[in-house]
Amino acid sequence: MSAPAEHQSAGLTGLEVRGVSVVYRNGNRALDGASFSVPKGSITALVGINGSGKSTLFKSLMGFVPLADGQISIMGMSVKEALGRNLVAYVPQSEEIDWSFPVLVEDVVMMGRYGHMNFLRMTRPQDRTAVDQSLERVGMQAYRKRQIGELSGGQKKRVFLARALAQEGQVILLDEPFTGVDVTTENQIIELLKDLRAEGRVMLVSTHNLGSVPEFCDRAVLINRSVLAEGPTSEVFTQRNLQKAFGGVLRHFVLGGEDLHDDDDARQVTVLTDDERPFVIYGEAERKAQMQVGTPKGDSRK
Ligand SMILES: Nc1ncnc2c1ncn2[C@@H]1O[C@H](COP(=O)(O)OP(=O)(O)OP(=O)(O)O)[C@@H](O)[C@H]1O
Repeated sequence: MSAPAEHQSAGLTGLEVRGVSVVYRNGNRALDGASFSVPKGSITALVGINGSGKSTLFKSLMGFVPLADGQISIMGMSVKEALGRNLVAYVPQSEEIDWSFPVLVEDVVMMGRYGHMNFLRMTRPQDRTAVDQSLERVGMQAYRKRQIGELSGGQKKRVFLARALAQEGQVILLDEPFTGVDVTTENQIIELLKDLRAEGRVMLVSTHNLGSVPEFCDRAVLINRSVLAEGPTSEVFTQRNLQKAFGGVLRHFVLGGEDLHDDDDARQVTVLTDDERPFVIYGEAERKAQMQVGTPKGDSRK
């Protein structure tokens, strides 16, 4: 385990995942020698097909599953130590939550404070202040007395983000934060994540919204059991890499020639999507000239 002095010298690395393998009890090797790093003050997209190991990676960062091999360091500490210091906050996939459980919005956010309380969980003024400020920050103050199950998909996401803020997590893991969320809420969440990045926090965001990634993620990790590519989004998010990560799952449309131009302009529009917001590339074939964020056909979200 790292000594406190080493935390200071850990410098700019937020997450360091080295050769991590996870084998489930049924023998399924969900991660196989995965390695990547995420600097502090950055937003990293975690992108891959269904079953590629994204949730398993989150579980290993949360200490929920044991590593068969490899090491993880979080802000220069072991997973256990980082969790013990409340540094890691998790915003789960909506499907993982039992929405029929009767609990008020403000109580969900207060759960983020549990790690800061003593074992009797008596709330102190600073806990209530943290809850107020977090709800304010995600624009959900007006809903604090509502049952969580009575909110829309986007509002629920914002409440869980508020819980992560109340926890004062320095590393925020977001599992599919845009699924079931309208474009306005998605933009609000992206703005909040950018503010958190400016504060030096680390965010790892799994998403199928390929088109949004270049918009707000400075880095990307493409995964399929092991890491296929990692680094700055501008270098990683290429047609070749995305096809490697998604194989036949990716829908691929190319518009060019007289479908697009009334002269002999050689540039094409390439649209890559795994059915959420598509990733659009405009330029000559095999040469990435310009990347744009596309608008989905009829905004077809899951
Ligand atoms: N508890 C478990 N026991 C055995 N195998 C599991 C378990 N959980 C997940 N797996 C398997 O491990 C692999 C990775 O699953 P994981 O949930 O990490 O994928 P994912 O990338 O998050 O997928 P999705 O995009 O669908 O959420 C899959 O083959 C899955 O079937």
